[in-house]
Amino acid sequence: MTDHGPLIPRNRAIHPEPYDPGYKTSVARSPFLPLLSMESTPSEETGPRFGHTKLGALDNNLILNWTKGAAPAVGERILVHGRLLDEMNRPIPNALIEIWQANAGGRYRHKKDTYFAPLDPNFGGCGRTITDENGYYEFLTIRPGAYPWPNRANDWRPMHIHFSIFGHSFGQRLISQMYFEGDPLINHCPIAATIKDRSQLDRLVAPLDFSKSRPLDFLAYKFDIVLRGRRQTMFENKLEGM
Ligand SMILES: O=C(O)c1ccc(O)c(O)c1
Repeated sequence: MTDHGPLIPRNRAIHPEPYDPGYKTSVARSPFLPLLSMESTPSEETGPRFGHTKLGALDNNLILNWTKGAAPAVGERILVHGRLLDEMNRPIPNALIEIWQANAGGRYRHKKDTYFAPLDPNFGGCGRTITDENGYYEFLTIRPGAYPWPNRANDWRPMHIHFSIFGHSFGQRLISQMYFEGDPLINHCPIAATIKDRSQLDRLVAPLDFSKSRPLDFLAYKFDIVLRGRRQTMFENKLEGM
């Protein structure tokens, strides 16, 4: 087994607080009592391990995976790519990255999403991949639409993609959201605003990356993710992935 050194626990002092009254559903969801910290055991520090054999060829292609290649999703074609790194800037290979997102009109394929935007019959909205030996990952997808949500009178979510990552182990789980460079809604979003340090929020905003865009096909956005350490990627303000 590769020795990754001691597991650095999530530093709760710098991640967004679970309780943030500007984000209304966080109020009922956040704990009333201080959290208890427990020592991790080998089961949190050594697994789970994922093999490439479980993945289908289209699992990281959200444009085609819902129809198994039969018909493409509607929307602006984009590549989202980057590297998964640890606190020493070392690549993290063989890590499972899962994403989920709204369609081009800003609607999720979920029974609770009743927004006016139509469902796209050719778009499911979920994908997964495993990082390669350089910690690299990529997803081909469509740009998700912004959408309104019931919070304050007229709140809109910026375009975003949800990310879940298992690093070397359960103890390095990260759940967060990626935003897009230049989206003016980021500065109005109460969920983005739960991250109080602007430079930390900026790390969730993927820059446009022409070096990876393919002419006459797709634009690319680069999103590097750091698990733990000073430059760690922020969690979203939830309790998942303790
Ligand atoms: O927790 C929520 O209420 C909530 C609402 C809208 C979102 O886009 C989201 O990611 C979470």
